[in-house]
Amino acid sequence: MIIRQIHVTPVAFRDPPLLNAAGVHEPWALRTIVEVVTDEGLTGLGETYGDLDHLGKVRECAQALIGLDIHALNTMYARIAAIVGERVTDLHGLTGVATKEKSVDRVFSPFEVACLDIRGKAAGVPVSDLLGGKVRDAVPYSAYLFYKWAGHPDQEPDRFGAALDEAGIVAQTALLIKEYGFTSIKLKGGVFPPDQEIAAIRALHEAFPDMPLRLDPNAAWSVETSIRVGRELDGTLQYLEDPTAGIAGMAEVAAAVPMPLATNMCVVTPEHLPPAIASRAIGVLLLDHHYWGGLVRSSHIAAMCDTFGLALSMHSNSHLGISLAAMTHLAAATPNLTFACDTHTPWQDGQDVVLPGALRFTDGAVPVPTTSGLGVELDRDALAVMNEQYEKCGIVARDDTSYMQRFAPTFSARRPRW
Ligand SMILES: O=C([O-])C(=O)C[C@H](O)[C@@H](O)C(=O)[O-]
Ligand SMILES: [Mg+2]
Repeated sequence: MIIRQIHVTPVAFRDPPLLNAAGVHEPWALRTIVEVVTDEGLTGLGETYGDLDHLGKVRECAQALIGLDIHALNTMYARIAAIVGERVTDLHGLTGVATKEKSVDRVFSPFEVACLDIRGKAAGVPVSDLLGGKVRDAVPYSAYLFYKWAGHPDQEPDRFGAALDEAGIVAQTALLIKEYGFTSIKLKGGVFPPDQEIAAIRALHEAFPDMPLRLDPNAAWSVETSIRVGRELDGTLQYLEDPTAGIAGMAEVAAAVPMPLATNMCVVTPEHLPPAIASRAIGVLLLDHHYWGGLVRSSHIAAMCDTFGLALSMHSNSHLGISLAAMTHLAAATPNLTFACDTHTPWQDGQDVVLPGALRFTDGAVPVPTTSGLGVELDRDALAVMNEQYEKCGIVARDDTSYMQRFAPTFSARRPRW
């Protein structure tokens, strides 16, 4: 099965003004859709970030993979590593530091996912079977709450409305649970002073007493603040995610707070695992196949977490249905997935590049597709529309901070902030 063509298409879709420690989401979120086509006419799909530097590397690497067998993933990885060269950084910094290896893993990921999609189609089995077989029929996701403005400043309010205090956050949760049936909740913090976010967690605990809760301020707090908040939230959180920056800081906090710490910021590439495990900095790793080198490499990391007693959940960024399908297959075939995964799906609000029907939420979980490959099919009309949106939207890299500073010129994304 020889790769004959690879199509790389950047897309943009509408994104609400979601607040985080880096600033606020711009009106358009970017992704890149990768289609790998074989000599036998099979097509596989992958999805990755849309930032221009990354897109450039994906395009360059696509050229270098023509003629390769889709099973030759080690050769594919080596070719990509030779091209990526330097590390590619994000402007928002919400997924930790960039390293050379992480940059290679990020570029490799959509090609690997597309090759697994093809292998599944050729063998007539779902991708979860290629990852060891599913151990659950549906993958639970959490309600991912964000403080948000009612709408983008120059636009009409969106249907989610404002969420700038406890009442707004509780109302947002009720809406997401009503529409998706979620059974656990994550609040994106690092937006308001910690006492306000403590109040929001308490309000959620009171309104939804049976729901596991998590809070993620994306390292907006100092070690001291993290310890104070962690202690004040004793008994309310399933885990506290990235309260502070770096493995050393997280280890100090972990030793002093009652709940486990989770991360998608201080452990983001294999070389971070040994020091984090040795210093007991984290109890939960949030896997993300988009920067852990695709699905098979993520499975290996999951096995390592099992060996070293780390619990597992999954991180997400704004994404479309190809990513949701890939995450669902990986989570389905990961026996030690401990907690419901994150997803931004509700915020994409029905926009997608895949045809409807393959993925749905039932009681907060996505039933694992049982058809061959990823189980999703590209909607070519939607792809064309979203590519046109990309061309017109004027955004080439996610920059939550500059967008926030247009409306709040003194805003600083400096961390720790509190
Ligand atoms: O868990 C996380 O850190 C994230 O989900 C990172 C994302 O970029 C999130 O902060 C967002 O969408 O603003
Ligand atoms: Mg996080």
